[in-house]
Amino acid sequence: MTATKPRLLFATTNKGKLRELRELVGDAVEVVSLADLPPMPEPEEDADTLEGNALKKAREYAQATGLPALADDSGLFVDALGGRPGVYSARYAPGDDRARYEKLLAELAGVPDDQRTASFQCALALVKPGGEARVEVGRCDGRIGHAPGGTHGFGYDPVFILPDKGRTMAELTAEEKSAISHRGAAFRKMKPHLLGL
Ligand SMILES: O=c1nc[nH]c2c1ncn2[C@H]1C[C@H](O)[C@@H](COP(=O)(O)OP(=O)(O)OP(=O)(O)O)O1
Ligand SMILES: [Mg+2]
Repeated sequence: MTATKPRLLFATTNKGKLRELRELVGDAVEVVSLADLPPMPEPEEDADTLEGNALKKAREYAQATGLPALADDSGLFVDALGGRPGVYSARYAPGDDRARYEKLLAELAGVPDDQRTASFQCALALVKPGGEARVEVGRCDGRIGHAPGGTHGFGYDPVFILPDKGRTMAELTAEEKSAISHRGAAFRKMKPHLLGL
């Protein structure tokens, strides 16, 4: 006899996030991704906080599908840029991840190492079809390098250096990244609530 696992929609269009969330949740829940469902319009991310956008995405997808939905809104906050690109990290430059981190390196040209501090931040929102909602946040501190390094991960990982490890986030294995990442930290706070679905 196998008990029915709770079904959970990972409400993200980002394949990198989806991969990391799948590994974090393990086999405790049955994961449904947007690719398994008929296409639906992407929520507009017009809140001015990660928490606001994560909640908006989770609410809209839960309402559209009738499934409990977990959404992630995250970004890179660079101190020398007053916290930019922050909530707007996905829209910092048109094109792909590489275009965005290349623009960041160009914007930081000439900024000395001790002023290149930054943090990845993540808000995870869980919304049940009835509307009950929960948000958890996580953060990871580091420094922006001068050139990209590493091939793992996604987004700004190749230019984000972990001072304690002397490596970029893209040089870590998936397991190493999740152990220290903003997403891993938020997920570990959310996990008990996923098991209770
Ligand atoms: O672990 C990370 N490692 C590197 N970069 C990261 C990470 N986490 C977020 N980021 C960057 C990627 C993107 O430029 C922005 C998230 O934008 P965000 O709107 O939350 O995600 P998205 O539009 O790619 O997918 P979706 O909204 O469907 O979940 O921050
Ligand atoms: Mg987005």
